[in-house]
Amino acid sequence: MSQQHPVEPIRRQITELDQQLLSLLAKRRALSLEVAKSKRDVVKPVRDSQRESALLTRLVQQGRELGLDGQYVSRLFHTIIEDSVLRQQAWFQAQNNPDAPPSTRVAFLGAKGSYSYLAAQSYFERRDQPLEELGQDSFDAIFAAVEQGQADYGVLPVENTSSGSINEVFDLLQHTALHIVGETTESIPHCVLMADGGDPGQIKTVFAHPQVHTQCSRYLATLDVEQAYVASSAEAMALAQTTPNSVALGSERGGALYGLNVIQREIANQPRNETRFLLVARKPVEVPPQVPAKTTLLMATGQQPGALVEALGVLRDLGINMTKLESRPIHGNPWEEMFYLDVSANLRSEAMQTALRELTRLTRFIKVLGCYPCETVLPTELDSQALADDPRVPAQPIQAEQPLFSREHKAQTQAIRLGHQHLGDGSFLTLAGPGLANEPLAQWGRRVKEHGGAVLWGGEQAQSLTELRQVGQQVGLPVMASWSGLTPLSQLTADCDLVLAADAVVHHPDRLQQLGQSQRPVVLQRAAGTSGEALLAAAEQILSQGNQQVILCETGHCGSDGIPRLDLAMVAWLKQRTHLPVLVAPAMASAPLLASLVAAARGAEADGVLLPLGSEGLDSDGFAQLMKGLYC
Ligand SMILES: C=C(O[C@@H]1C=C(C(=O)O)C=C[C@H]1O)C(=O)O
Repeated sequence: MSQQHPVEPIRRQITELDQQLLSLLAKRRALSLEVAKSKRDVVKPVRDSQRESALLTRLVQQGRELGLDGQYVSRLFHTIIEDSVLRQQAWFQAQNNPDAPPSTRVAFLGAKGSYSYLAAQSYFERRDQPLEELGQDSFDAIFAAVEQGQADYGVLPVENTSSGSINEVFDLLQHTALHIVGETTESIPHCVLMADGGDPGQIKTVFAHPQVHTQCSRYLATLDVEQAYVASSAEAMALAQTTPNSVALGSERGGALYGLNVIQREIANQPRNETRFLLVARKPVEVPPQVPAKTTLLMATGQQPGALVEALGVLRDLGINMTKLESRPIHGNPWEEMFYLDVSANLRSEAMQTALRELTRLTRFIKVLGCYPCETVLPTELDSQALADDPRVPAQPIQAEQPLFSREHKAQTQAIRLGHQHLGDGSFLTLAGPGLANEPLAQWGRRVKEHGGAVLWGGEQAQSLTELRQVGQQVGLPVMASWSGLTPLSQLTADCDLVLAADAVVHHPDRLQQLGQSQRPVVLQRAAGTSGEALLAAAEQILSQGNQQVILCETGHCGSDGIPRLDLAMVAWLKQRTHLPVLVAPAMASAPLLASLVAAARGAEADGVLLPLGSEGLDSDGFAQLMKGLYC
């Protein structure tokens, strides 16, 4: 009997684990659809970046504890989350368009295995719709098949990250009565594919679609072989299967359908080679408010100078973001141009309706080609600190000629990202909340957000940290909790975006070291009794451990006469000495006096203010007024 190779039992274990991973992924996918259903009555986008960011941060940390590196974990989960978001969007879209074509006859370029075929597969797989494949031999034929009712959808490539726009498709869109109903962006990993038994040293012909040739031009320039242009990647693969000493350029997935093997990978000029495809149909679709929408417009402006700028100014004034602008000649009118615009807006939105009214006034021709769900899911960014190497390995303290906090070390004020805003970039931010006071967090969270605050501030008690995170996610604000050193720091950083280190921490080297090794921005408070030099020395300890996100906070106090004191000279001195952003936390005072103190802090070039709210701070009217004075 032949002996079992020692690799076999190990491989069996791997196979079993892979099986478990797959069933867990399927379970996760089903749950994500349940989440979508629970969002049905909430008119908020499906995508929740705060939740994703908290999730990824935690996974990266937990992964590290298991020996997995941060980049690996975040890449893996981006793929999982992308699938989850796109499936949720597809579910909403189907709910909103119950009379979409029941069958899915799809016209695309080429045959099975072409990139358009693979794009159609991913698009309809997300919708659990089986495909009836209608491969066509030209873009014209795709339009005709859908217009004449032989197909329900057409799949059309419109732009590629290496070769740019596909003009022929834009020109056909000018004359069609079809509507754009969807988009999908697919990664196009070009490979060299060869039939079984072929000799890579004997290649005489390379078959490829002209677009693929363009996208791989640098690699092709290194080969001394005949380059044959064919109508689609599928045709290239079919030819490579039957022509001796030939190869095709195409995807590994497509090649597998033709029994071709990969002999070279990653041959595209651009490492991120992606193509955006549009889906066209006879009837337009509605995009529900939970799904991010794109609208594509076709327009011709007048010939007078500035006509296009004037038209685009309409979008700017209405805060509508344009993601693409393409111009194409108008056939029959030499030197006149038709413009294609993609904007991130739902056609039904008030802003878009106003824009259309304005644009009809300013253009010679305007047509909505379609409004459809945006299916680009950019990865949620974790800051580099969160992805940095294993924080458990004690870092070598960083040494520099000048103190790390000093302006000699770094002239520009350090900008620190807090959600969508930056502290230290010249703006004046408000961090506010009930802090340690026992107050209804959700209500205060909404008020802080509504009045333009940058961060919600809550307590340290373990039971409220989860609530603080949840409220932050609901209202869309980063959250900060006070830390005196009693709660383990990791417990706090698992839920909070920032740590507010109480003045006492300044005098505890071990706590400063922990803050230095954490990857969260730290607000370091100075109260009376701690000198400015001691505060800077404490900041230096945090910085030298690797955490460059240190914010100083000058804290006021109430004098024995009941009058609040605030050391603005200290603020000015700190601003001169250090590039670290400086906050001011005035002691509690009546609302009008507090407003004057905040104005004075701003005058002293502080970067922001920390305000207590609720029973130990401002009431909601006082806060509203103060914020109005600051930002309106
Ligand atoms: C599943 C959700 O929807 C989206 C998908 C997420 C995921 O797959 O983990 C996370 C946040 C949302 O962007 C959710 O809101 O929890």
